[in-house]
Amino acid sequence: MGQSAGIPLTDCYAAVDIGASSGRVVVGYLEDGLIRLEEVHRFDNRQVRLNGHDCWDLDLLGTELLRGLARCREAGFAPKTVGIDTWGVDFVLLDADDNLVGDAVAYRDARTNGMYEVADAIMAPEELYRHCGLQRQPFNTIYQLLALQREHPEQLEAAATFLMIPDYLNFLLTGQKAVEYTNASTTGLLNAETGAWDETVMAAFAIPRRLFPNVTHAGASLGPVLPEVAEAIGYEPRVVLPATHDTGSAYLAVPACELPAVFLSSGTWSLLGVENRSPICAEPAYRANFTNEGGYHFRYRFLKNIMGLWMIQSIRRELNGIAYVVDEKAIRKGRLHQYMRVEGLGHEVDFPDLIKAADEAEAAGVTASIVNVNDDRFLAPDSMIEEICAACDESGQSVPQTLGELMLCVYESLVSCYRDAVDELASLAGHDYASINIVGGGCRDGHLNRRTAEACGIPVYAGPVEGTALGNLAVQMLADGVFPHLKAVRAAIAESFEVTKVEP
Ligand SMILES: C[C@H](O)[C@H](O)[C@@H](O)C(=O)CO
Repeated sequence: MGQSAGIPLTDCYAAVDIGASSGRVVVGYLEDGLIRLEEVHRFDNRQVRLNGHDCWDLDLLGTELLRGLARCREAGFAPKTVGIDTWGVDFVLLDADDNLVGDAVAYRDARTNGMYEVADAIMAPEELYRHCGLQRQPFNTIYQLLALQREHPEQLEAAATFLMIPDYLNFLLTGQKAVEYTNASTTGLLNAETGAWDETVMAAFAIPRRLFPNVTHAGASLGPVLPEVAEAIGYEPRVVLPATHDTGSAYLAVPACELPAVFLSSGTWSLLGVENRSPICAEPAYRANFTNEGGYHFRYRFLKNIMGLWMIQSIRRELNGIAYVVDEKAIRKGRLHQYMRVEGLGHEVDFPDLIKAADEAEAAGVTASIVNVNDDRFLAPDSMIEEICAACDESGQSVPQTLGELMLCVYESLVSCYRDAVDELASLAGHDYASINIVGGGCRDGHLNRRTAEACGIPVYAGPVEGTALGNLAVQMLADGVFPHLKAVRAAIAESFEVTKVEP
């Protein structure tokens, strides 16, 4: 739609939305009061094995970022502003000359094994939670930094600046170094109440405060892209900070039908929770292991990170013999899983094939075994299929023998975790919830939507699919004065996109 007599549409915005498995560039604009989206670029993200660790491929990310922004122009758009969001917790270090120090180690890498013990000897986890309000997960930035202190203290010595992944991509575009608040809140180093770096925590863990630029907020402009970037992409947008943590962007796009609503951002992770106006760092929230991630304009996402579609994505990759980490010599190398080979498909196993297998097993009356999807054993197993089967075996349940039984086990395990999390939310809040609002790619999974509604006993509202990119665009539009406040953007999102109701 962007082109009109060869003149690009400039009243538009570009969201660069990069997840652990794929990235996309989506242009958004307003037409007759409705928000329109056009995806102009998509690429597969990947990890590479470097210096003994699973790392993000920063060259790939930088190349695809520029390629995606150039594609906007080719599609007839010259966005006014660009915003980047990615997954949380991961970071890079730059030296005094702004060169990278070390690699961008990815959060599923095993380097944080044993770091709970190291951290707990310094500060009790409940005390850390009182400061930062973050769900305890092995990959939280604080544990990654402790691992780095032990393995490569010289890198911390040599470093001058800590930037998270979207901050680093913003730096490549503009030369500006800023750490954005929503993603910074996934580090375990930010004080949940004040929203500033927690110097008590940093001092206790000997993490040098000097590395951390002061926190900048969503909506701020980092200025125009560098001249060489403008030349490469064919226009000169400004870079505006969205909620750079993808979950922060996704929650902004939730239309919140039937209040009080539970939000679920469904992708590689299932991020299930509610939006609050203040953090909850008290004992019951700590015990239930809920997180208080920082949101747009001092909102807090009180949520639980649930293993999510990662398990299904891993099964699919494994069945197709696709490596997750790119390195011929890596131990964790994808292979065609003979045991559950899907015969006669004539194409690679795709998500609809997996959903169909689950549907058929359900129709055949299979009783699903249930595993704890949040067990760390499922974070980065050599074989997801074997790990699930082993967990069933160890807990004395029947071990899945067919793909259908395996898929039914994953679905049943996921939705029982959703149900527990919704129950915990209700008991912490002292009231029930009326609906679950699912955004993100996972809301296309009809099997999961139906089982979620059944397990939780409340309606599911599924959509919009492009939650994260939409939330990213929402902040850019707010920053440009297209909408007066978040409530107005959410109303426009509800008007513009299809949301499907699934009754329990
Ligand atoms: C590490 C996870 O990716 C992070 O906690 C999660 O919130 C996310 O970013 C999902 O994409």
